[in-house]
Amino acid sequence: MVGADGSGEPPSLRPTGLSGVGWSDVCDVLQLSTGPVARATVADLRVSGLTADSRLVHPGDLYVAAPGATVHGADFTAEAIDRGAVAVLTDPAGVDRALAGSGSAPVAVVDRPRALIPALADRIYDHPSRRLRLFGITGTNGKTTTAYLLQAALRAAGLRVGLIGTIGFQVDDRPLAARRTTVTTPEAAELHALLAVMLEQGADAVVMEVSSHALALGRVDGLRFAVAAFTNFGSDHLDFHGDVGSYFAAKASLFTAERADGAVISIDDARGPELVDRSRREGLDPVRSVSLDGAADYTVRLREDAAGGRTTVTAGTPTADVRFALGLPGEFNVRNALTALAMADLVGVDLERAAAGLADAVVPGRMQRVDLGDGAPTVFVDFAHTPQAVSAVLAGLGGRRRIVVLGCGGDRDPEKRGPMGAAAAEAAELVVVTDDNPRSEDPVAIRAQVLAGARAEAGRTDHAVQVVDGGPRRDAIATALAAAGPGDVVAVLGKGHERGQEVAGRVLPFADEDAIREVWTALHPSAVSDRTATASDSSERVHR
Ligand SMILES: CC(=O)N[C@H]1[C@@H](OP(=O)(O)OP(=O)(O)OC[C@H]2O[C@@H](n3ccc(=O)[nH]c3=O)[C@H](O)[C@@H]2O)O[C@H](CO)[C@@H](O)[C@@H]1O[C@H](C)C(=O)N[C@@H](C)C(=O)N[C@H](CCC(=O)O)C(=O)O
Ligand SMILES: Nc1ncnc2c1ncn2[C@@H]1O[C@H](COP(=O)(O)OP(=O)(O)OP(=O)(O)O)[C@@H](O)[C@H]1O
Ligand SMILES: N[C@H](CCC[C@H](N)C(=O)O)C(=O)O
Repeated sequence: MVGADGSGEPPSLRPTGLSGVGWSDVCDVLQLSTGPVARATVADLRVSGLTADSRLVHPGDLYVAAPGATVHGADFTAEAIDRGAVAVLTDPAGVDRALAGSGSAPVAVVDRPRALIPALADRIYDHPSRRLRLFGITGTNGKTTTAYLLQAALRAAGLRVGLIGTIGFQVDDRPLAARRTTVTTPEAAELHALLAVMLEQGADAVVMEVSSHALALGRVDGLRFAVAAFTNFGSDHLDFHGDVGSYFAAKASLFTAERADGAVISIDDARGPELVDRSRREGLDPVRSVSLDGAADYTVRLREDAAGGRTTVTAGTPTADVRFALGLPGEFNVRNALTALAMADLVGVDLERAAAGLADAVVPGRMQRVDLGDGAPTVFVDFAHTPQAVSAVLAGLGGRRRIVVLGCGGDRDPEKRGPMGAAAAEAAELVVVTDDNPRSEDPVAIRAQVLAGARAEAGRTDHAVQVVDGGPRRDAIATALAAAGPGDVVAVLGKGHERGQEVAGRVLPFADEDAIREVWTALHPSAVSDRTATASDSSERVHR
């Protein structure tokens, strides 16, 4: 199938084995008698899917023409019909425009069409969420990592596991082809279709990242999670939520007895204990706590660090101690692993088997080592894009000298820019400020905000810090690598797994890992040719 953008990938994933529902079923969910349906030739009408995005319509769909923050979906009715939509659902404000574009398709009108999408999708796709064990993970940082760890644990315990999150969709290790947006948690219509696809592919469980946007915009409404988990809370997304209280309230809304059968909450975060209390008041039971160093249901009794960032952990659980190995470096990843282990434990899988699965879990673009060979500095790519994440990554990184390359995304929370610069300066000896995804903003102006935070902190630290404006990303990486000697650590932060850089509405190809290798080759051509003679393909080891 050719995607809406002309690419070879499907615009969104759909189950293949379902026959859809009749119009009377749709009206049932809408609680319409078939009443306000315009031009109704509906007797034989079957609806096989739905979407609120005209660009994602499949033939046989109900197109939900709903208002958004910038435009009204009714403006795209004709496009939806051209792609094969067989019916339209809109609100009173959209009805004239929907009728103008709908041809002979029926148009139903309700006050809040978007709010009905979860119930419609559940019916049209034959209630997929009821037949899957759902695990939802929220928090400012750590959702993707914890999701990968939990997936690995559940698979080791014998389950077939779907994964939905920032990096993409997969069942077990197999990626499901779908044109991706930047969205972490898909819209409700696409999400239910995806669950139905995963069910068709044999999944027993689905591990899902649940963003605060998803909670605020109702993308996970109608789903019931076997376990909901909270990793931490930090500075992000205030551009969308407005203030810290609303941002936290969005995350906390996952922790109710209606949405989840149980919860796992990290109490190392200042907001954790508050969320534990709040969840209990909401009637959630059980609520289990995780902490690296406090009294908690899941904690670390013994931690043994080995070379290369590997760790062996003896974890205390409510029933017995469990020992596991972890390949992901960083103390925060021990916490992520403990959270994943607690989530698996809550549904009663074999804990020893689940724990064994954590050992080889890798997450693309998170604490990912880029091996440049003997004598080179230790180089990491990581997705840290909040002040807390920058601090967490740099804490305990070691090295003779720490060099950080980082910037901040445009059209995203400007409040975090200075603090991210400061977090880098607090822990590093050289901070090279650069561009992330400038999007519609002026990259020089974003860099100035990051630089101001870094320079202010550099004036306060008790160690010497050099802060430089590294310019565009490739140049900044070159500055960092040219300055790095053997024994130094270079952390390139913010873009992790991303393979493009969004500048002024265009996504240009850019991957940190590739740029690092190319720049290193240019700086040290002889070292690299020596290395290719002895190592077959280092990138294979990095990606696994
Ligand atoms: C703030 C936010 O989440 N906005 C989402 C919202 O946009 P909107 O309300 O502005 O919609 P709009 O552009 O006015 O369009 C109105 C309606 O017309 C439809 N439309 C619009 C254009 C068109 O050609 N055809 C069409 O049908 C839209 O699908 C929509 O239903 O509805 C759109 C359609 O569903 C989403 O694409 C859009 O997410 C955009 C892609 C986005 O960037 N979201 C990010 C910020 C996001 O959700 N991030 C979170 C957090 C990640 C993290 O934790 O770091 C995530 O879960 O990824
Ligand atoms: N538990 C944690 N505490 C603090 N920082 C963390 C934690 N886990 C991961 N990080 C840092 O945050 C970065 C992003 O991690 P991850 O992708 O797992 O989070 P996320 O919540 O999925 O982020 P996003 O929502 O933006 O996709 C990591 O690269 C790491 O730097
Ligand atoms: N899901 C996050 C990712 C940010 C990654 C960073 N590279 C940036 O572009 O700011 C967001 O959309 O805010």
